[in-house]
Amino acid sequence: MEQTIQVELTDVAKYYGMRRLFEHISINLKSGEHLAVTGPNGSGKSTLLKIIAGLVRPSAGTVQLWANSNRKIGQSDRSRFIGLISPEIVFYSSLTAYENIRLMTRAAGMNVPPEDIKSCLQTIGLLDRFHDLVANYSTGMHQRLKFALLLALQPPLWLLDEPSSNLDAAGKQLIADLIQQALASQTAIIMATNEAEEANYAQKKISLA
Ligand SMILES: Nc1ncnc2c1ncn2[C@@H]1O[C@H](COP(=O)(O)OP(=O)(O)OP(=O)(O)O)[C@@H](O)[C@H]1O
Repeated sequence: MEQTIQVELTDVAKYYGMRRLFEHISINLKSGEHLAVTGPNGSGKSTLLKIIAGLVRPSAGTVQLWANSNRKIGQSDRSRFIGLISPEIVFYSSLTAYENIRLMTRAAGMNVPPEDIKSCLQTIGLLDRFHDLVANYSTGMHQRLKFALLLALQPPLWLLDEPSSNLDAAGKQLIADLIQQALASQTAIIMATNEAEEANYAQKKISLA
């Protein structure tokens, strides 16, 4: 991965009407670092990830991203640097896993060779099903496919919202291993999780009340 990234949140707050989700959130995270965001259901973990991704506006505070230490990443450019895994991401059910990855990488302006797409599907344990329609995938297979897409896109910042949801024990271990490998190759990772075990292996933690 050529790009390094730095994420800087300063005094970020989010309100929905009169409801305060969180305030005074400040984060500084660099390539190779791993932050876990914990908190009870409804505390705003997904919302915070969406704010970092530029999909939701903060009520106060700023989110800044820097590439290679000195180039500020503009809002319109952010999607090239960020890979978001979330329950809201859906695939085209009438396409195969392979076709979905090919379509989505092309939409991101990338031309990933077919062997590389298959290699991502193999890493995530879906190679033997890559010609199946996604309509016939289980929920755990959908979750694995999101990681195959992330591996194909190789963004320098991963935003993972409940990355282990719907995964069996082997799937959870696979994701834990992928996260460690990504950190070792200088990916920055911010993960929202309710699972204490998952949060434990992050170097940095913030908890939303
Ligand atoms: N667009 C919106 N308008 C109003 N309220 C919203 C909106 N989006 C989210 N909320 C509310 O914000 C709160 C936080 O939601 P969010 O999904 O960020 O929490 P979470 O910590 O990720 O929860 P969970 O652990 O259940 O996934 C919830 O009460 C939710 O209903």
